Amino acid sequence: MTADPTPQATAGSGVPLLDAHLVVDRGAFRLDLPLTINPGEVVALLGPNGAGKTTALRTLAGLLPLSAGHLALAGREFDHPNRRVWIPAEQRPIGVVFQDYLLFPHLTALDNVAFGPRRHGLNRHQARQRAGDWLARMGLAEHSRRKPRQLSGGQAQRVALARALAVDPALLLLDEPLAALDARTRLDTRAQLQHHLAEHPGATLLVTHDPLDALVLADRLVIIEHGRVVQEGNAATITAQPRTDYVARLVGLNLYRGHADGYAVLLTDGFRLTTGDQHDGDVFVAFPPSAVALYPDRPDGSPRNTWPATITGIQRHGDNLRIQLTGPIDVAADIIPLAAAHLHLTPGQPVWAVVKATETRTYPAAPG
Ligand SMILES: Nc1ncnc2c1ncn2[C@@H]1O[C@H](COP(=O)(O)OP(=O)(O)OP(=O)(O)O)[C@@H](O)[C@H]1O
Repeated sequence: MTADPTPQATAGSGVPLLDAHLVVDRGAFRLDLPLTINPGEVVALLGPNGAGKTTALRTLAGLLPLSAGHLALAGREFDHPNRRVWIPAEQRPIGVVFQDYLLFPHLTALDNVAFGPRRHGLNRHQARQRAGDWLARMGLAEHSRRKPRQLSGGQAQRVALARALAVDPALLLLDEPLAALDARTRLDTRAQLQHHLAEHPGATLLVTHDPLDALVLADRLVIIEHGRVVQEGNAATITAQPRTDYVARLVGLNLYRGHADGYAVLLTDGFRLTTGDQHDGDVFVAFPPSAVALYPDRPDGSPRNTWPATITGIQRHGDNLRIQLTGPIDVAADIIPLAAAHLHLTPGQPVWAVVKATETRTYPAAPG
């Protein structure tokens, strides 16, 4: 079989199972991503289109060589251009689950799962036994003789996960594993995936566009933009203190950068916000769309953070409406449909926006 995912040198010693610095040049684009993952840890890799997620995944899987840097798993080097080390995909202790499953259409679910263990040296009987065990763990025992086209999307995705896990991979790669599923199946499959990932002793890297998948499934989030890490941490830290516009949108916050002098923050575009806590120096100010109230006329008493704005867009957002506004600052506001109807909100309409200082969050711009 493959390398033991948790060898003595790695398990419990705080030594990462995956130890990599992925440097890849593709034309004008450069990926430069330090990445370590501990045994049993699930890391989500997030980023906008073109950030380099697929490139990272392909280098780890052995489908694309590094230009520089290194990639070691369980203490063994798999790619190290300076040392002329390159181990091809089929010899890496890695399991991959793709968004569209990529099951062999002509093989049964059982033989799809048995394929990996067979390739890693088990005989036909042992490989099928192992595959049967994995399908049973996934709750698919009675579907083992079916071909992929006879399975639902959620079932096929579980077969793909069983196939990836059946080789005891030191590294499990999940590429948008829930993206092809409908909303209901996605919910169930996400819960099952969470359960199986918790039991996986190896390292897991989840590549996703979906912040919910990342927040539910991952222990740690690594966010890349233009091939570089812009933010890294657990869900609580990242949702509380986003550091780029992309991350702020991901976690659903309005985010601004400026210079704080006590409770006043002068934003980079010249607008002044009053905040709930005191700071000095360069800061981020964040507040949720639900903290923004809209009025047809300038409100009485004029709370401090009040400004005229124009509606540029209206979308459904859960049970609410998300209103995009432009003005001295661009902002998103969430309001209930009844309020929207009462205000007769339409794109192009001028309104007054209000944010209470106590609903804002301020934190230093220099990473602490
Ligand atoms: N074969 C290639 N040759 C040259 N450049 C490439 C090639 N494939 C991808 N790129 C470039 O590499 C960059 C990263 O692409 P990549 O597919 O890794 O991003 P991604 O984060 O996976 O994006 P998406 O979310 O859209 O899948 C992009 O700028 C892309 O144009």
